[in-house]
Amino acid sequence: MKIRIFALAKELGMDSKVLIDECNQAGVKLKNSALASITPEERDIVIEYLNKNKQPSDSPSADVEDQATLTPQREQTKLRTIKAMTSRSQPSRSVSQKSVSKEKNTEERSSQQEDKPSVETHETEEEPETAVVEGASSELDQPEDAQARPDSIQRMAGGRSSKEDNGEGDDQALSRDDYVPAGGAAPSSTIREMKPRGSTRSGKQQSKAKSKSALPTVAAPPAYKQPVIPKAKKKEEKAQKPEVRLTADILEQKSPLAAHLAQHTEQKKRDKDRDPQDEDSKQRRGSISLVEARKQRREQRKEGRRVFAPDGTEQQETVGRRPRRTKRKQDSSNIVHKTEAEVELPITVRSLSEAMGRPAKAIMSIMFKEFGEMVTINQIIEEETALAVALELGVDLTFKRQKGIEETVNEIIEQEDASEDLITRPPIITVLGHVDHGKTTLVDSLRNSKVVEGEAGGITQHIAAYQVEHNNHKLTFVDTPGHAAFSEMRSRGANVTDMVVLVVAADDGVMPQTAESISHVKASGVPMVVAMNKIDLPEINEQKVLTDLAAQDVLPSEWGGETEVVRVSALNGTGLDNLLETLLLTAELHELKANPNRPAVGVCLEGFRDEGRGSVAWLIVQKGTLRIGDAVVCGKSYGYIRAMYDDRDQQLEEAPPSLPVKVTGLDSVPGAGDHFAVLSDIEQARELAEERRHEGRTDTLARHSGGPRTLDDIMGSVREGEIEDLSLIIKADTPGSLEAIRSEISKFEHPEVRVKILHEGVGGVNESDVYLATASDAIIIAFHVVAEDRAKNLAVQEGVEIRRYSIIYEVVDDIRQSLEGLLRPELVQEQTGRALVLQTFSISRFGKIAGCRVLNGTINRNDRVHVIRDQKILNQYPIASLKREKDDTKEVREGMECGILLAGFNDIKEGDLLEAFRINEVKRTLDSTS
Ligand SMILES: Nc1nc2c(ncn2[C@@H]2O[C@H](COP(=O)(O)OP(=O)(O)OP(=O)(O)O)[C@@H](O)[C@H]2O)c(=O)[nH]1
Repeated sequence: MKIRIFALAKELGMDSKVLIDECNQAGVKLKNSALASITPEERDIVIEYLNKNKQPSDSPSADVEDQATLTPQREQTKLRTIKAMTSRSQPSRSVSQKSVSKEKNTEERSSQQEDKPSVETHETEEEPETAVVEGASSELDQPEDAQARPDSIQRMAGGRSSKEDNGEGDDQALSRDDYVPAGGAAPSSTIREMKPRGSTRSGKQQSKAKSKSALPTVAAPPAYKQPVIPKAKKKEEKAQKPEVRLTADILEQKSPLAAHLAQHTEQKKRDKDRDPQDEDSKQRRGSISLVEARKQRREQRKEGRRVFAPDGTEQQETVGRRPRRTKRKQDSSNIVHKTEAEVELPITVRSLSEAMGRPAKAIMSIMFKEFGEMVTINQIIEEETALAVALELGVDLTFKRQKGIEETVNEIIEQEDASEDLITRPPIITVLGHVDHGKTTLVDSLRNSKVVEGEAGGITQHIAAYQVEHNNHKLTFVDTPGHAAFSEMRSRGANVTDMVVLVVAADDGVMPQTAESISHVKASGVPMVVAMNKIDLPEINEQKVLTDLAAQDVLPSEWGGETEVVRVSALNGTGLDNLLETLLLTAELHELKANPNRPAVGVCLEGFRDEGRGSVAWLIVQKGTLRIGDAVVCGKSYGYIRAMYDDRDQQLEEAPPSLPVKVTGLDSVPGAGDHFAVLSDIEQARELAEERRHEGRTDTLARHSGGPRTLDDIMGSVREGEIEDLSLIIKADTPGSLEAIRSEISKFEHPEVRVKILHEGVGGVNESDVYLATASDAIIIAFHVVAEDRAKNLAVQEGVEIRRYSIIYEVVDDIRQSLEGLLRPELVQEQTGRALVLQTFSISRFGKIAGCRVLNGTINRNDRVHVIRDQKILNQYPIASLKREKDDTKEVREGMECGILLAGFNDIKEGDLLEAFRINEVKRTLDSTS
């Protein structure tokens, strides 16, 4: 029966592999497998071999030597733990750790074993369980204890004989711990003591137990390396990869940073390659004194500094000192001294300097000397100041203003059309007159509609417009709530009216409002036709009406005047055709034309909010054609024209010139008198409307352009020659006062100026007077009367001056002064000095300079000069530059020499005579006619 090697190994307490080796050495050839089997005979041979070779000797050291020869040195040869062990606790780490040398240890141990063998046996029996655990642990953790082997071999060798001798049975089995590998005990330093947790055994006890061990001395085991168990890594979050995107510039090192880095690296390289002297000095720097360091620096400076050209190449700077920040010298060769310049608003010292080609310093110096103002180069200066400075420097300065949308729109509105584009358009007629004289009834009769019945209280509440047709000609009528509204519209520049129908009730004659209306019409300068209404009434007085009209300086044509008076009955429709005919004739006479083929412009007559349609505006087209979908700005409103209706609420697609239409689509309700214009871009319209809203303006054109409102203004504005008429509205307490004032004023006669009385009346100053004054740039004279509150407020609002007087001579004096102020001052030339040109110098940048001697008087910088050659005056020129030696001067006196540069004249010659003069303005009086 075959015996398996593993069974035999188990029986012998050996490792199967060890047993196989032993078998092979004993001459029993086996496969290197624990499953190999041998015969019982072979087993006996092996056991005999083992017994023979493992015969216990008296000398432990001899045992060790034998053992070393018996088995080759092997690592990690394991022996299985077999039941109870006799000396399993003997291997002591503490002892082995302390071991100095293998032999020494084994000697000690063997001597101890010899001394106290019984104690050891006794102790191991006391702790059988612990020993098993220890053995099991050691099997798992590490190779067999080095000291276990001698014991097991001893027992194995003693095999059966020891059993027989001691009388102990097979239960005294060997343990794995008893095995010592062939190489001997493992180095103590690498063996870890294994003990259960909470073990109460102290190291002392262990060493004590060890000292009692009777183990034989064995050869030192081969070096054993404790296997390093890699520590379980803490679970960390995966590191984020930074997102780095390299641009093409970076890759190509084109970026400024890359360039800088490249330069820096290059410089570093150079520094490295620098001559060793530098390095020495660097090393020495720490130790040298400050004085020495300064000396070195100076020397280095003398030698020259290393500088880098923009391309990165090194250059040797020849200048010893670090260049100081010097003031940038202007390249004077580029400066052109102009005599005429244009500067954009707002003006700064810099922009003025650049525009005139003069140094900013010169401007600042003039500002300081002339105005006592210290200004900086970027400071904004006023137009007047700039003009004064320019005058001082001999420059004719003009201002360039930037165009805003407002100006662009105004240009569109005011744009004149070519005569060939113009076609005849219907006249726009405004109906004026005293209350209840029948204006609305007349318009109503003309358009055959009963508008009158719908009015609240029978009084016209708002402006509305209608178009009527007569003999294939269209006429547009605008019904106004009165002449004040008419003037108000006019004062806002919304003068849409081509002619006026003045309604005078034949039974009533000219009433105060009729007179006011006449004044307004006269002031507006539009033609007027009188409709003598209510001729159907029995108690009418036509002659009285004509007389009243004549008294108002409205002379009827039947009395040889220019005003047509047409008799009508608005109620019955009598004379209406005649009236329409007269109006058409008048329109024809005035050739009313417009270009329909252009973006529409016109005026808003009225605006209101309709519940269904939103904001609705009554617009009247003056030029062009308004179409649905047009982008419109109207005052502060804007929008696309969504729908269009005529006066009968009929939808329209387009509105030609003079057609009044109701439109929808504007974002808000525009005001009466607001101009509208069609723009190509709704954004432009929106921008302009919002700009107006922001600035609180309605429409620049809607406001009057700002003529003089006060007598002082008139006097101030005289020099510009804008006004030649002094418009007055005179209100007095009595007709006598009016008469007296009129008589005094009429005495002022002058071919250049005159007094124009727009309106005169008895009573306080009312709103109508203010509107008239606003529309006509007139002054209101209130003699012994006051202004109504509303009129006073309106006057303040509109900037109209109401002058109150109680003495008639004061009125006359003020009017005289104002008239004299209107007279343009007389310009008188005053000769200041004469200079002879001795020599001329041509300087390319400036021109020809005349070197002169002043013969008499003085030559001033601001003078103009007559150039006289061969006793003939060539022309007159302003002085561009006046110098004494090399310095600019304001004045050169008789006998002195100077350099004169004339603006606009470069042909000065030696021998020319320069006659300097200044122009003085002499105020004129009404008595002077020159
Ligand atoms: N007999 C007669 N009465 C007329 C005539 N025209 C108007 N009336 C009447 O005069 C009154 C006033 O007429 P309106 O047309 O309202 O007068 P208005 O000038 O428009 O008045 P306001 O709107 O307040 O400015 C009405 O009662 C009309 O009927 C006319 O030709 N003959």
